[in-house]
Amino acid sequence: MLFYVVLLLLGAGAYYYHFTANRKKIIERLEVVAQRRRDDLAKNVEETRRIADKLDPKRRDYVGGLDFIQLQNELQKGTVTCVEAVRTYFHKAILAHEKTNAVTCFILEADQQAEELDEKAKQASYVKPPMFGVPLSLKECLKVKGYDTTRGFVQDAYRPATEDSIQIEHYKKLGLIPFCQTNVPQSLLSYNCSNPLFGTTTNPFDSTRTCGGSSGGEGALIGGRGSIIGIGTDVGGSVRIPCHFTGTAGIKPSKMRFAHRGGGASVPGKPMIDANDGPMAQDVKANVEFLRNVWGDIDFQSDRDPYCPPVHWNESLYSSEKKLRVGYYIDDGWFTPTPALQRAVLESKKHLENAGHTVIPFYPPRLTKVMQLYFRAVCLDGGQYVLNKLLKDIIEPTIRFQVTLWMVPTWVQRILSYPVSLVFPRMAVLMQSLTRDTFELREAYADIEAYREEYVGMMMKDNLDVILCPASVMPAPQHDIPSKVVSGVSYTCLYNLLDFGAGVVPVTTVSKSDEEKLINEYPETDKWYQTVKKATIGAIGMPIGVQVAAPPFREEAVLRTMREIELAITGK
Ligand SMILES: CCCCCCCC/C=C\CCCCCCCC(=O)NCC(=O)O
Repeated sequence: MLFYVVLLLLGAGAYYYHFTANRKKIIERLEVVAQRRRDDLAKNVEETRRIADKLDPKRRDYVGGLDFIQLQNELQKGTVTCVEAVRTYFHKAILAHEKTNAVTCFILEADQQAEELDEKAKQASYVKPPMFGVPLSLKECLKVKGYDTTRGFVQDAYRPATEDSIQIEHYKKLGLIPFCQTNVPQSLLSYNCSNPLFGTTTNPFDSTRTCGGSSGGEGALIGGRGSIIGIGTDVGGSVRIPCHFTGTAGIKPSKMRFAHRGGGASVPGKPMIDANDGPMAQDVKANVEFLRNVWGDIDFQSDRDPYCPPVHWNESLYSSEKKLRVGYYIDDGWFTPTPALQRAVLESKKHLENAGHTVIPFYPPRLTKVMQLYFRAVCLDGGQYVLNKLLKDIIEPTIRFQVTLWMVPTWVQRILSYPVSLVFPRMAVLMQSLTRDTFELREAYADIEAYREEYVGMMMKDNLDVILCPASVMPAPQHDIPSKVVSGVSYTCLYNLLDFGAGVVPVTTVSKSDEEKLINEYPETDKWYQTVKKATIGAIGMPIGVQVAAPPFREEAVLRTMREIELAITGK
């Protein structure tokens, strides 16, 4: 017996030695690659600065002061040139990047593309496309020919995409000029924004706090006024959470409203958790104008990807005079949001009521079950795909906690969940979420289908057009918090599980009285609540958004609601 125990220990020791020695070698090699990539970025920024500086600063200030619609109009009229627009945003993006580390690469050909468009515009026969010359920033994982899509994995540096995805091709056809790529968290499965290749992107309002993720670089850049419009991706909140954290507006459409051919994903092959790309901008107006033009011309995408139905922009749904029926909630029953987030929903409710809409309480059913289904279906292989990639890479310290959870075998998590449930029931829910076998996974898929039916059934019973709710559980926390509170995505991941269109509009900022309420009234019943409370102390002044959601193909109703809230708040 002793012999076998010794043999087992020696075997385990040898395996561990081999594993750590091998990882040490991998990490040493990757550190060289990462350093080279950062050096290249520094040169790329300098080259961009050289191009940006060719534009007269007075002209730059003028162009940089225009909002999306004004810039679009001036480019159409020819009173601003494409070169002026690109050089202005090269300059503004460098400033935002210096503050937040948002950019992973400037697309230098943007300047050339702008010159070519300006040349074309001189021909009398040339018809300008609707977004002629508008500079567009892109989340790093989107496929642009000749550029990396590393998703924060050092192992994927210097492996440029060989083609533009259909969506990028379409944006170029509509006249947009992709001018930079922006940072992401390693793996994209996190709502912070840090990786071992490009480092940490910070919040433009407070560098000790995250800009959110995974489209965090977009949030930091747009919130820091370095881009006028950008594209993110969202499988659990990655467009909406950065918008909420950085005071920007964006929407994740339901999955089928864009073509996905030639695109990428954080974890390919997770059929019941629907992801989509979505615009992010400084205001809702820009999102509307962008989608009106993209969906107005959606045949371009449908013709190239038969899985994208040719569903056009529905102007009558957006511009309808018919008053809306809105269901709202301030607490999903899984994770109570901090006071500022609840106040933002109640203020938005008032704005909508003042505009004549009917706003009634709505209670999303069984969120505890939803969280289990979401984590089971998003990590449908128990996290193995991502873990395999991570183990071949330098692991980002700010997501280490989350990675450790993936490393514990599912059966161990299940056993441990029973004692844990006695002291930390919500954690136990998560520990029972990763799938044990395909039987359980099939059951989860069936449950998601049933939940979708139940949810839309509830909305139909109350004749609801849209849902109004918090965008998250807290304002932007410190960089390491998202990995420690993965369960905090309940407000956004629900709408991926349902495949609804869902957007976030900025509404307010954290006030002193929100902080007092937080200190005196916010729950401390478990570790997650304690962490959120601690992270939110000191967040006075940080932006707060609200979320609006509606069933698939009703994104125009979402945008209408968001726009009405924006109009009531900003008056413009
Ligand atoms: C013992 C607990 C086991 C559960 C471990 C869970 C580990 C975390 C897994 C997933 C986290 C999901 C967070 C989602 C954040 C937003 C991600 C997103 O939208 N990404 C965009 C994209 O993938 O394109």
